[in-house]
Amino acid sequence: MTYNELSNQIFQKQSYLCVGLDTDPRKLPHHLLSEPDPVFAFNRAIIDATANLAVAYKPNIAFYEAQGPRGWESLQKTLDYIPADCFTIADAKRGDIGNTSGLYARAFFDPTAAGLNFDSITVAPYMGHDSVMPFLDYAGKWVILLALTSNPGSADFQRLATGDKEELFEAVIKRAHTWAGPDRLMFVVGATQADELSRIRALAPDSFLLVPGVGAQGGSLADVSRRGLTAAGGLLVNASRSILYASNGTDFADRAHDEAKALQAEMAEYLAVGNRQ
Ligand SMILES: O=c1ccn([C@@H]2O[C@H](COP(=O)(O)O)[C@@H](O)[C@H]2O)c(=O)[nH]1
Repeated sequence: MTYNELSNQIFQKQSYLCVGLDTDPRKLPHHLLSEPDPVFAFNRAIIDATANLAVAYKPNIAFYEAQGPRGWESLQKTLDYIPADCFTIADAKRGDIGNTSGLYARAFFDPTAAGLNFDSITVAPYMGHDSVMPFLDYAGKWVILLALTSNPGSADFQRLATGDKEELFEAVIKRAHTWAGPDRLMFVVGATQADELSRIRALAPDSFLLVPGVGAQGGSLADVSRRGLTAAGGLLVNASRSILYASNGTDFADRAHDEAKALQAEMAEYLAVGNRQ
């Protein structure tokens, strides 16, 4: 999906919601456990309930890897089920020396070589340009680089001073701009870091930002939207647990719909105002 196609989806659906498919088999509603593939049955119901409200889906790969070969099968079926008008994110946080990154890229971007066919992957920037470029070698695919993450430990390294009034996450954003433009590169910024969004927008005015951390982690959609929205939309705000596990009964998909609808309705208001600090 291109930059303009993603932006158009946001304005058509009046939403910049990304539904995180962090599907934990231990949290599935009991009645799904007799399904041949309970994880896929759950994801299919969540996708059916939210597809008109979301512009992106983000399976967190850990939840599937932890299930062994069955997990990869559930992931493949889920990816195939996501509607074509939705952007797909492999939240895998990969990155290694070049030849290894090349194989990670193949695993997530190249269905002709037994890989999956995601639109994008999250990548850790710590190993530098040669760990990131192999992902960018895949035309039309996106890299989403960790910049300022939502967790408390983000301060340990990401906020270290790297220059006069510059912190490491800012150096990452500046350097990454020399690798690819906003049409191929996004940044992860936690919703819990909304105070820093104005600074980040100054460095990356046109980039899409993937913003996890509303819902279960307590980030504010209002603050993120006020500081992060751009004329193209420019945000993908992720919620996982607050949508997936809104209920663990037979009504789980309806409750997931309600949670997603509440976020989408709020997003539509912010898009209408179009405000940005
Ligand atoms: O900084 C980051 C980067 C990634 N994540 C991931 O997003 C979801 C958030 O899940 P919630 O249940 O909505 O809290 C999850 O997959 C994380 O691994 C993040 O939270 N923060």
